[in-house]
Amino acid sequence: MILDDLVIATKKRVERQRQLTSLSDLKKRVQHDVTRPGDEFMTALGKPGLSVIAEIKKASPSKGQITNSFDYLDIAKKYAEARVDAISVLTEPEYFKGSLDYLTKIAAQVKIPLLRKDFTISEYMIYQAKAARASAILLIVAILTQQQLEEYLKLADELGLAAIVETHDEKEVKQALQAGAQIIGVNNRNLKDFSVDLNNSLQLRKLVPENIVFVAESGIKTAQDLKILTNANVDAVLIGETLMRATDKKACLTNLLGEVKEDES
Ligand SMILES: O=P(O)(O)OC[C@@H](O)[C@@H](O)c1c[nH]c2ccccc12
Repeated sequence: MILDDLVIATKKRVERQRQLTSLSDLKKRVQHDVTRPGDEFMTALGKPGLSVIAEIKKASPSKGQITNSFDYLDIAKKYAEARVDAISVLTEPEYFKGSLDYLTKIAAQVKIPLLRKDFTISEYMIYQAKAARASAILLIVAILTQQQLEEYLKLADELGLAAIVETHDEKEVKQALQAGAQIIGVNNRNLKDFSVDLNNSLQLRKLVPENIVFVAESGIKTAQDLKILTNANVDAVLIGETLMRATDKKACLTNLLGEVKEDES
């Protein structure tokens, strides 16, 4: 399965990076940083009404290269102008053509909370996220042991970072709740065959208590999709490909949110 390949590639990448910057160097770099950007991320997602996390993603294993015009800083600025609530930045280099450097550069220019979208498999990557000025990290239940999940949630909190705990089925949602996740994401994309089903979010929404932020991820394409998710009481949506392909990102967001905003006002 693709997730196995991603984990292998990520382990190799982290090993290479450790040779350049040791964990203790990385820790030193963030030790005086007492900011808690995760709090803003939480607030942005949990506010009344539907929140939008817009993603910056050049390529993906399911679609290959998504866009030729990949000016990530310009895209981040466009998202900010369109007043999205948070931005997700892919930092996985091999399959998603991302970079941690993109995140650092975006953080220097855009004041919106940023999610480091990657396959977090070690503490090292969480310190990296903090050093790169992310507000939140992603923890994918399918690639972590329960113990890792708990440890990484604790470390993220110690560093003032929020964490989206990503799930795909009932069992994983229960594991996420058990570990104490404050934000649970449901991926509508099945990473075994890349099929997408919005119903996955709708079904699993029922298992997550109201006081936990619920994020529907992947495959969101139309205003109708957003309306259905809003009606199901989803707190936030994560939209990648649809926005990456749109030449006018602001217009695309306005269209997508059209019906939702009308209902809220
Ligand atoms: O491009 P989409 O279908 O709108 O999906 C965005 C996001 O949900 C997807 O990129 C994603 C969900 N979970 C992930 C984990 C790793 C990398 C990427 C992802």
